[in-house]
Amino acid sequence: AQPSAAPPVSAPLRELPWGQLNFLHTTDTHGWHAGHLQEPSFSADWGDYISLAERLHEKADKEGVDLLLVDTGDRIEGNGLYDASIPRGFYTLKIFGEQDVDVLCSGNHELYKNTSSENEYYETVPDFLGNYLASNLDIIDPKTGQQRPLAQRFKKFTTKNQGIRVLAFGFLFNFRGNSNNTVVQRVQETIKEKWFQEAIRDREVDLFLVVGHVPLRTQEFASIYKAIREQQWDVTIQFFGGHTHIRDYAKYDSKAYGLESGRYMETIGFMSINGLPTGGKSNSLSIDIAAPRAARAASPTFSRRYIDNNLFSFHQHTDLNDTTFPTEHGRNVSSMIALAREALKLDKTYGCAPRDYWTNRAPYPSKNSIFSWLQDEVLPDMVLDVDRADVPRMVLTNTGALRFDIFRGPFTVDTTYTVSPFTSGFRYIKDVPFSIAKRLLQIINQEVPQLWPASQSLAFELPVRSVEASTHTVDERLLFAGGQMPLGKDHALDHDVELTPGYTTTDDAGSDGDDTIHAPIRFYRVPNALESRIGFPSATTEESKESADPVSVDLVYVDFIESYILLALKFLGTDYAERDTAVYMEGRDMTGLIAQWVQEHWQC
Ligand SMILES: Nc1ccn([C@@H]2O[C@H](COP(=O)(O)O)[C@@H](O)[C@H]2O)c(=O)n1
Repeated sequence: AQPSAAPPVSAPLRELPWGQLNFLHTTDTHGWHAGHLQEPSFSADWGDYISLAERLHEKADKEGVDLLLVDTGDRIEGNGLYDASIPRGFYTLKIFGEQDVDVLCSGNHELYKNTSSENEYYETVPDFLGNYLASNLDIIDPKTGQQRPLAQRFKKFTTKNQGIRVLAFGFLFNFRGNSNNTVVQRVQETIKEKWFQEAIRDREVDLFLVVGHVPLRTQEFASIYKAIREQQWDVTIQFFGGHTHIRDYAKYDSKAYGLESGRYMETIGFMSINGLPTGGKSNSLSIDIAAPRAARAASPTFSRRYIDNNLFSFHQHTDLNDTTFPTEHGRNVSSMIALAREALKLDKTYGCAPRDYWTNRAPYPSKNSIFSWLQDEVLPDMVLDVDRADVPRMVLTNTGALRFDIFRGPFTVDTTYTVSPFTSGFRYIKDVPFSIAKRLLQIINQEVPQLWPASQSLAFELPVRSVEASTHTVDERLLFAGGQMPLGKDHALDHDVELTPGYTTTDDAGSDGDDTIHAPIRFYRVPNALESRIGFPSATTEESKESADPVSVDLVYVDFIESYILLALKFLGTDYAERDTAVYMEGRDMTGLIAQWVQEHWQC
């Protein structure tokens, strides 16, 4: 872990359900390769994950079973370790490349900018040559101008110990927000292609492995599942998904399951399958983990675990300790991360937050909502273009622009990027009638279906993030519970200990998936967008409010949502188009505004 990371807290744990074939899964790590320095549950770093993988490989080899590592994309954008370097990703690409990942694919974030998809093409794909899969993703080669697959479309391999023949694909959901140097083919089209149709007819396969930056319960995965099942009704299929930042486990049929392993290096997913045929080895060293061999061939069994990313969990799952757990390689990568964080001055403090501000753990609006803070304090203080200073303005931003919580205490360079990693600037349309402008937010948040045909839905690009509505209310006493607690199997099962708050996931296999037994946390949904009204004439009474409304306003918005703003304006019967828009506050972006606001308002 990083030197300044919060030490992990002991907690009752569920064991890893080892099988014949085992997987470790990361997804949507978004540059959090240093781990969460302020959160004990997630404070392990990528170096610790390397040690974990190496220790579990040792165990797998000893027992003659297999272990594969999978990553399903969105490795970038969302943390100073990635976003603060020039060029972006200067350190994280190398840090990520230290892990021995068997199958990986791209997420949508790798494709927002030409530079980031070129990083994939020139660095990550070669680093993981043969393992990086791009089943429905092409790039325009910067040198030749030719469109070509970002990486190979699929791969076939045989596992080392068990001899399981695996055929793997790597997909991205039907993403449309990519820059102009990549081409994402709709999954439903890709599966009609000759290469795919031939691949799924291969009879020499024991397991289809579909990794994707795709949520588990989507048309994309449903189409791939159906296409494979049409050709092979009983071959086992294992999906690994991502994008929605949740822990999830889906059953498609008795031989097809999917796992999604959260976000931001909070979760290492563990998945195991027993009862797979081992066609790649005639006299395979088949370990009978759970069932007699004959029965295994007929019906595989599946298990999953969501490991909290901290050293307490890692030590327990490897039966090792502080001294025996870390490998030399793991330690070296932790040092690489520490040096990178130092070079980037990520711990430099801009100010100190007086309390916690939550993205989804407080209702919006409320005093603990990060969105209320942005709307009521930051934007009104900061959004002003000197050339338009006297004009009242309405500022709209997508809530997705703010990515993570602020914890009470030091607000650092790193925090700036965990909260607001994007480089989007502001644009505006001048002198929009207030009668029109005031209706926009409602339209964007209600997603009027006629306005957003399926392919253009905001829900697609601006999903409700990271939220699985919970019916539980968190016990406030437990919110900051820390310190040691008694540990033991009996305690764990009886819940006879004070539990730390954390993920309490319910999925298709029930509610015993999390490795750490936690007290539940309540998550709240937030709207797609919010609005600040700034420089409006002040009204003294309720009655005078309406007459004080301005006739027209400058309609200011973060540039990421321009196309939605223009669509919504069309829906309202206007004919505003791109030609009517212009830059507002040249050279400024949300990240910079937040950093400046914190420096000016939150002294330590
Ligand atoms: N320049 C950008 C890019 C993305 N966003 C927000 O992020 C969302 C996508 O992130 P996922 O981790 O969910 O893939 C996107 O829907 C936007 O909300 C942004 O604000 N600016």
